[in-house]
Amino acid sequence: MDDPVLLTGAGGRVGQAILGGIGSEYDWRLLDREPLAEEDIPDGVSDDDVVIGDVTDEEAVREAVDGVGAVIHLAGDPRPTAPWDSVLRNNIDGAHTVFDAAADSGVERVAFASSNHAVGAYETDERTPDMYRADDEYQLNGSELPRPSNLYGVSKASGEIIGRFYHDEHGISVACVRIGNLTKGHPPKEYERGQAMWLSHRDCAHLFDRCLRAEYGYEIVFGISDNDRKYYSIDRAREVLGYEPQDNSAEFTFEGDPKDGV
Ligand SMILES: NC(=O)C1=CN([C@@H]2O[C@H](COP(=O)(O)OP(=O)(O)OC[C@H]3O[C@@H](n4cnc5c(N)ncnc54)[C@H](O)[C@@H]3O)[C@@H](O)[C@H]2O)C=CC1
Ligand SMILES: O=C1O[C@H](COP(=O)(O)O)[C@@H](O)[C@H](O)[C@H]1O
Repeated sequence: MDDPVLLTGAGGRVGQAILGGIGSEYDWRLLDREPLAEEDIPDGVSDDDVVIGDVTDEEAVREAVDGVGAVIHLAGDPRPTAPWDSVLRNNIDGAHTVFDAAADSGVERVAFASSNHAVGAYETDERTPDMYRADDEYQLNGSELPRPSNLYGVSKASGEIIGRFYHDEHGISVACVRIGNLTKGHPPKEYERGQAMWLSHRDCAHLFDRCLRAEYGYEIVFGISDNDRKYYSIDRAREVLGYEPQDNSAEFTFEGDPKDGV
């Protein structure tokens, strides 16, 4: 990818995990509605390439996508408890605004931060907590219909569908990454569900790097590390994107400490 890459939501947790891993490998344009701290901006990114703006502001987004070859769209309300007015504006309208501007500006590819909560309601009372455990084989692979666990999940499934439309209608390559649970340094502590869907910082950066480099049309993949117990398959991400995760929550205790000798 020789052209600049627009990263929305650059100041957040996922944005910083990506920039922490591959910040020196691309010409970035960074967008966030909050000012970015100096230490959150990779060396070499000029002030002109740091846009303080809202993803629902059509004019700001059109300016931000102008001249970029790819977009990683993260900005939005990440709270599983977020109310409808917030996810409607920040997540659904925001995704539409970004995809629409990308199409008009000839952007080749968009990687979209979807979520485990787009399919969270597969975790039924009958299946849980067994499905979080090593001796259970239940797995989702990304081809299943959305089954959101909350309104936030509805907004993420909507983003995936908006991406589908912009792929079919405008030919943009779209990768929807259903991110699991990103935590730095160790899996979520004392949380079985979170440990099965842990995404380490380095695997997160590598996965989005693959979204910027691989050839694909429209994809939905799961963004988790290579955890021993996973109820999300990462086969599709491996096959299509060349994702090769290095981390595994089984190398940590339930309390989140590295196991001896690992
Ligand atoms: N952190 C995680 O484990 C997961 C995150 N995700 C998704 O990844 C994306 C990023 O999440 P995080 O980094 O964890 O959240 P975060 O809250 O740490 O970062 C989000 C960033 O987006 C910005 N933002 C929010 N609304 C905006 C708007 N309307 N216009 C411009 N900027 C806006 C915020 O200022 C913030 O810097 C979200 O879309 C979230 O739904 C999905 C699954 C798991
Ligand atoms: O989509 C998201 O999912 C993760 C994991 O969900 P949780 O309900 O197990 O905490 C969440 O931490 C993150 O904030 C959210 O954006």
